[in-house]
Amino acid sequence: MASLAETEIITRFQKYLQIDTVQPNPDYIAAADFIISEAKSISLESQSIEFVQGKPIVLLKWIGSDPLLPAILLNSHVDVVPFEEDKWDHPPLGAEIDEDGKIYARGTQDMKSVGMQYLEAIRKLRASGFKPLRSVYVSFVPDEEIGGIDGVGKFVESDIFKSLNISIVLDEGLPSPTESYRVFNGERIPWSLQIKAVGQPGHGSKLYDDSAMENLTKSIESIMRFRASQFDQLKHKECLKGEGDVISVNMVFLKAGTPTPDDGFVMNLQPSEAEAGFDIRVPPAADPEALERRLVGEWAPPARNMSLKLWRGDQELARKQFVTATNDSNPWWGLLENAVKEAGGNTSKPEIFPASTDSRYFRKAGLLAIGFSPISNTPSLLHDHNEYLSQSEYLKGINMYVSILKAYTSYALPE
Ligand SMILES: CSCC[C@H](NC=O)C(=O)O
Ligand SMILES: [Zn+2]
Ligand SMILES: [Zn+2]
Repeated sequence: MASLAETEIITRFQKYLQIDTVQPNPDYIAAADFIISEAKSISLESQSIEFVQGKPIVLLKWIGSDPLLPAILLNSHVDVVPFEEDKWDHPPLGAEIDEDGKIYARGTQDMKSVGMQYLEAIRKLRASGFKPLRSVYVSFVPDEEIGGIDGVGKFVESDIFKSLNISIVLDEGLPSPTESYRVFNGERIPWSLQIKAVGQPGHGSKLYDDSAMENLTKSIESIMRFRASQFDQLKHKECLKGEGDVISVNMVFLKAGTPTPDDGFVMNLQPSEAEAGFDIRVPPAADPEALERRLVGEWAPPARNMSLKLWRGDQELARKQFVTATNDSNPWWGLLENAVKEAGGNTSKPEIFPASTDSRYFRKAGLLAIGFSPISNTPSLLHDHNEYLSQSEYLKGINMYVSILKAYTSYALPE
């Protein structure tokens, strides 16, 4: 039987999940109102900062007894990705709980859980009379799922942010299917590539060189060979590489052909244009310039009548990647591992996050950032159907943050 306090904790989580913060039209105002009222209920000071109108960053403050010591930032994004409602067994904004105690909703893993767990941990610590030495800031940010440019991208550049004197940031990680929590000290940078081939149109029966379809197909074959080589390294675990240590390339759209009014295609006409799109993720250890040369030389060579469009978001991050140290030079790493242990959990070896998070902006700004979502024994369902988190895992995660916050806010030595 859940205690009354536990029921209330779960109800608060459900309320946050039920707020429609789905991209591309997240209700950031409703979410900010909710977060600010939660903050009030635990006597935390709050501030809503709009670098871009309608996209507030909600910043909560728990000031420590030695405010001169560098502070701790607990970051989470408020937006969630869209869903195909008819493919779900429970309404994606319903936060329904099944007979096994699993809470179903978009954001249960990515990452409304983490945002609320930070607050619940602070609520518990305050109720127990705990006083932090270092200050703790909690940020609820917009637009992570669409690149973070109007969110953390602007936040880290601001004077407000610089005045906070933050030394360590905790941000999202990934669920672990095993008992050990996953921890991340870097991430891959997203590249979006579109390639286009042009060629002479012609009769569907004719064999000729240099058609748009032939030119595009040659590129796709080359890209797929590269993909296979990266995937092989991952499968054979050479040098114990994890999924974030190789370059991923996945074709995400194909566009070609001459349409007919009934949604079909003209079958006896070879088209004059053909396009394909790829999601590429580049790990910190990869050489971006070598990959650029490959794009132009092999994947979209002008000599084969190909052109390309490449989107990489932040230009500096596209060229240089930042990784957080996990050795003794970073005291926060060991403190986190120990705090998790003290709360009855354990962490696995540091990994490179295979997708992208706001941590890349914090790392670029020179801060240490650790990716950690306290979710173990759970399949990773980020961006998937039927995303869920069990009540017990959620409650356990709060205790992890209680332990981490105790250790972090009491750490007295200057870094
Ligand atoms: C273009 S940045 C996209 C950020 C997104 N983040 C998490 O899923 C991702 O696709 O990794
Ligand atoms: Zn996320
Ligand atoms: Zn996501």
